[in-house]
Amino acid sequence: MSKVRIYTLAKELGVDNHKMLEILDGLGVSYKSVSSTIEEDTVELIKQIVEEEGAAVTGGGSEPDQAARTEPEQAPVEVQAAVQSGTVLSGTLEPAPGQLPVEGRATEAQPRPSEVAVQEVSAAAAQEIPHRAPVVTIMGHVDHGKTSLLDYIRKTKVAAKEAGGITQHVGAFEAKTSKGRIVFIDTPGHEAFTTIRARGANVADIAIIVIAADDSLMPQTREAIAHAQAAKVPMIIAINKIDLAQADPEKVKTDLTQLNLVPEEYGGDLIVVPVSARSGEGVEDLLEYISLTAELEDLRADPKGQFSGVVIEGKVDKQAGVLATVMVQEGTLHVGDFLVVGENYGKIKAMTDSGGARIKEAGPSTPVQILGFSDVPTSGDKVQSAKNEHAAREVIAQRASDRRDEEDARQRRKAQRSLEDILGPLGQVRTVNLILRADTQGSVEAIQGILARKETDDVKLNVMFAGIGAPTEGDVLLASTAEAEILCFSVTPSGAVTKIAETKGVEVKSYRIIYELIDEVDRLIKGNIEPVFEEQYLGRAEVRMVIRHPKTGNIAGSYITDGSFKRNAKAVVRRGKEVVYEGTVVGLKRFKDDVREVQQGYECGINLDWNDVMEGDIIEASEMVEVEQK
Ligand SMILES: Nc1nc2c(ncn2[C@@H]2O[C@H](COP(=O)(O)OP(=O)(O)OP(=O)(O)O)[C@@H](O)[C@H]2O)c(=O)[nH]1
Repeated sequence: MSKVRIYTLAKELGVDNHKMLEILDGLGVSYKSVSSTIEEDTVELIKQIVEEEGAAVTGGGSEPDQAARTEPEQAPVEVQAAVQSGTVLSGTLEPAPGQLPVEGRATEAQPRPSEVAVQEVSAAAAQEIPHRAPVVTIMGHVDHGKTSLLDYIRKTKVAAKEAGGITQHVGAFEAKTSKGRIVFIDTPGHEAFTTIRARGANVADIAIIVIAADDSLMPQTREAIAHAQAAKVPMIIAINKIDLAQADPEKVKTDLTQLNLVPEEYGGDLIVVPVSARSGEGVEDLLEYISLTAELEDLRADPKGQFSGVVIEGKVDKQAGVLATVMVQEGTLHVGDFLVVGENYGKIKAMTDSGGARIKEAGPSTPVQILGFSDVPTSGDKVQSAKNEHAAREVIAQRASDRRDEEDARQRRKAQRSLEDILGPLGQVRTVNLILRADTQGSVEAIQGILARKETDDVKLNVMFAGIGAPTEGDVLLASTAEAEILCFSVTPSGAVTKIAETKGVEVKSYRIIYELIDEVDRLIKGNIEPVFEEQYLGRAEVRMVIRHPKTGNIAGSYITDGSFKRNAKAVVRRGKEVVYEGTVVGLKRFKDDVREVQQGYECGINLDWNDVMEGDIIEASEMVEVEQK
């Protein structure tokens, strides 16, 4: 009995994939994606339904092709009987009573109410927000053929620029396929993808993971997969270099199952397409799968809506000045528009499409190169439009003020993190995200084996990625977006990676003994990470005179008799045996200068933001110090 893929059947019958899935849902047939296969019985039934619906809705106007019309023996009545008895149809078909209103189908002259509803809803949706082209990123291990694949697609699917000359690299290009436009991000590697994501933007709708058929899964393949999974972007696997004699696509598929990624032909839902970037074999299939996936994702954007976009690449051109490639995500860009990026703005002086042609406007899913920014924007920066220059400036002023507030708030939070901040709302299942790095596959597996037994009902351990070798910048970016901690065994991050981790606030911890690493995991599981602060004595000062200050109030002119005083330290004021005030050192002055700290033996002005300080008072300073926990 031969099986047929859903999308192949849809194509054959001339209906779109969504419609096909609706029919399958109506029949109660389970499937994973449009590339899942269906049994021959079901195929016959669907052909019947499509044929009848065509007749019912259009009065026979919609003509399915030959295959759909040449089944005279498959009379509707027989089909009904078969479905209702449940005896003839096998495999994945589970007729759900009530979901299958086949009665009277053969003689129906009008569409059923449910059909009308479906048609109306989709018509309304299409009217409201139109579909947009998918944006695809290609990731994979070094030398597996990302660039070659992109080059092949560019060469065969991008119309040559009329004016001639070499098209500049702008970080993205648009391919025209029989199924419509597909936009490829061609900034090499997954760095672009993760950098963009690390800045809070998601630009890719679909990730193609390229795996060389002669090399199978390699460390960066696993990384790329982890990134796509973390971004919840659908993945398509392109097994490349199938033209090579030593190519072993089956091994790649088996290796994928070890990552719990099960290719469709093994019963899973992972789309795997064998290709050769050299000969072009399979590339059409790959493009078709991209369109299918995009169709299922139902990607839409409103060209009339408020503009928003993301910077793909920015650079300085010696002649033109600052050039930025921006992906339009919503709305439409026009030459002359004011754009705001971060705390900068610019006016679009000129715009070119990815083929280098001058354009005046650009709608959703269009990468455009923009001339008009004064500073080079960073990839991943979000771009918005403003009505005019004044509005652009206002947005920037607001952003600068928000950023300062956020910085202040972060400082304050650091000082007073509560248990709930760290653990999340109590009583809920908490997930500890981890990225593991170790020197050998054996160590990785050993650690994962131990961790698998550590999960509790309240705490889930999620190893987002486990790899061999030192942690990379990509790991840090993944950790920063997913709030994960990077744990290393017998490997250490390079200086550059440590630096990025510091700026991103990502913890990278290295261990030489597995059980020390496991202890850290235990600590994370217990959530025993709230900092413990201890009050530590700083110093003592004697108030020798009270200085009246018109603005700040009374200042205690003091002499430091012991230790030191620091700005922001806690202060206790004693008068004889009595404590007369407790507060904070809000300011410290040496002569006219504000200072952070004053040592024993020096005179200084101490501002306690308290006006009743008196000569002879003793001020004691202390500070809260975070203590390391065992
Ligand atoms: N035989 C064969 N060779 C290929 C194929 N695709 C790529 N190659 C070769 O594999 C090598 C690496 O290809 P690239 O396209 O540079 O690989 P990449 O993944 O972009 O590599 P990086 O940019 O370095 O990460 C080159 O020598 C290509 O010619 C293919 O389908 N068949």
